[in-house]
Amino acid sequence: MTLLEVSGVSVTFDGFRAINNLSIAIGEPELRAVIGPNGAGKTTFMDIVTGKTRPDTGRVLWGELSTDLVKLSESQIAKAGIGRKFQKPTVFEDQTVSANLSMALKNKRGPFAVLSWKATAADKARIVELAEEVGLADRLDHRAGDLSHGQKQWLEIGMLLAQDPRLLLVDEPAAGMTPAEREHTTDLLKRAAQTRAVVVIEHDMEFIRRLDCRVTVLHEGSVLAEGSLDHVTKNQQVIDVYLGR
Ligand SMILES: Nc1ncnc2c1ncn2[C@@H]1O[C@H](COP(=O)(O)OP(=O)(O)OP(=O)(O)O)[C@@H](O)[C@H]1O
Repeated sequence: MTLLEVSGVSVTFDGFRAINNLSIAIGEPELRAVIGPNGAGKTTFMDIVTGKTRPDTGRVLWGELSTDLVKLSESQIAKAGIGRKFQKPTVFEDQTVSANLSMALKNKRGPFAVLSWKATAADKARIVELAEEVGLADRLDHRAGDLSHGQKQWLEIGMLLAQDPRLLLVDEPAAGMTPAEREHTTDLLKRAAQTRAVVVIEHDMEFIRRLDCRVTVLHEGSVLAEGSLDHVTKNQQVIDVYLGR
């Protein structure tokens, strides 16, 4: 099933067309990588999906009812089931891993639940499950601030998963990670994408190869090529504008 359908979207910043008649469809479940040269519009694409940037034209259709996200606020879009992981981890450094995950579960219930919230046995089990899912089961009582850069990224992914998004947008997860952390991160994203849509922006080709998924190449705000990594890396235009540089 198509979960997200970006259709004919354009955005102009001060006369510069950053996104140019862009159309992309993402299935559920699906893992998709988005690559392309600097300034191709990758981040702006995510900004449009999350409602941070409003397109000048085009539609962003979501879910069974084909709701146009362009008409919703950022918080309505988040509530509809779209989670976003930015490049820098934003975990609560002074809190434990467990407390961070617990706060993310609370958030899911909305502002009133936060006031009266007590961790039920089910919540505690869910926290352990999330920690296992992202590979931090043996770090539950550690301060988040004491984690490695990669571990903080996993914690934040765990916090996003706590909110059960149908679509998870992830911006350059491999940046600053060790090779072992990268490997763990690809495994984690592949697992997360078994039951939901996950879209990953990344420059690291080795990382993309490990993701082993459909790849969309953006260039000048449009889709230049799409398909398997082998397919798009053979495309002469892709080589000219991105790989060959
Ligand atoms: N708020 C803004 N105001 C003006 N120009 C912008 C704004 N946001 C993005 N741009 C421009 O739009 C183009 C696309 O930017 P975007 O950040 O989406 O590219 P990208 O593919 O994510 O690049 P990178 O790989 O460097 O992160 C760039 O030329 C950028 O300078």
